[in-house]
Amino acid sequence: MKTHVQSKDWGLGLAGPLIIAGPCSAETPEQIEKICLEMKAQEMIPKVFRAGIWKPRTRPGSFEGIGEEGLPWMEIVRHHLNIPITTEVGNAAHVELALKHNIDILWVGARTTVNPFAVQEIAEALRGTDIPVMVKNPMNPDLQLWIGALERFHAVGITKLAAIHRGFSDSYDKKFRNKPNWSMPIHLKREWKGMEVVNDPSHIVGKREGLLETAQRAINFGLDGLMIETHHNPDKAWSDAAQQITPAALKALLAAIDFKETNGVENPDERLNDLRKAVDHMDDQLLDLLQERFSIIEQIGAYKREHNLTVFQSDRWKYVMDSRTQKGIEKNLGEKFMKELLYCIHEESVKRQEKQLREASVSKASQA
Ligand SMILES: C=C(O[C@@H]1C=C(C(=O)O)C=C[C@H]1O)C(=O)O
Repeated sequence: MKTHVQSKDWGLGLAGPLIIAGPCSAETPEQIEKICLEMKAQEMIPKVFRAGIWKPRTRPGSFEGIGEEGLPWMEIVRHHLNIPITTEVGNAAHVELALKHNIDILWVGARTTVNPFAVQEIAEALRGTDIPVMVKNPMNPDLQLWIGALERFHAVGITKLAAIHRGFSDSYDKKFRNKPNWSMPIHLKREWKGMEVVNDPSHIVGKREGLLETAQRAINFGLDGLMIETHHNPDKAWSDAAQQITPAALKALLAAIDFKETNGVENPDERLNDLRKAVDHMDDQLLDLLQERFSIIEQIGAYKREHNLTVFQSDRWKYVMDSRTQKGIEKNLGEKFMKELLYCIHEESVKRQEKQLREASVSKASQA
């Protein structure tokens, strides 16, 4: 297991849910100051201040970030709020400048995470430093690519690591700017134990309405913090105006969230223990039933081999799918869940039968 350092031990005074807020882009020193003063006035000081300096935009012509000129403005944040600052880096030159201006935490954006060459270049530029790095998920829901990017930083000695779930590009989805995929951070946390995942509802939702719902879901799923774009005058923001909120709105949003205990229960009481024992028992029964089903599937496989039938039988499969899905819906199991479950079982069935056919043809060939 790869060892890494969690945010509470980054030496930046971070504890509890990682609340990161600040504008999409640094625009002017006045803008940075106004946001800081408004955060102060609202008593809404985040744990970390974010500000985009370099902005990867879909098409040229829109504001692509103020660039190097904006880095000294981060002193304004230090002066007023005295909290760590994070910005996005997309190449080695960005890294060099961010380090020169004492940025505390770097993040890698979704458009960079997709490209192993770019991630490697950034990682090489960080070799020998121990600055914390947060890696946003790639644009496409590819868990290995996300983990791979974290591994590239780990391999050059960056141990202070976290991930950010900002949703996935889906041009068919109308509800979200970037559709959330809640199983992805859970799989990431399962594969890399203790990896914190911050949620970025601003980029998931793409507008102000619905931020709370998405942020609450992230907390319910056990994510470790929130990165929310905050601007003193969101409508006038130079980038992502539709999704930014005021410090006052951020305060209200955070107050409305029901934060959960992510660390689980240290000493579960009798009630939870009994319920979990019941689940253990049922899972055993489910596994026994699955084992039995696959043993019958293999008997059908043997029959197919004797009668020269193909493994996949579309009429039978359609009947199995439709009848079980209907029954599942009646039992309140949900159509999507039923379909995914049945696809998964069917895939295993046909794999097993195909293996039987393959083995039969190998033994036939060796007898010939
Ligand atoms: C078991 C069979 O083989 C395949 C697997 C099925 C299943 O898992 O239920 C259904 C149809 C076939 O595609 C069969 O033909 O009955």
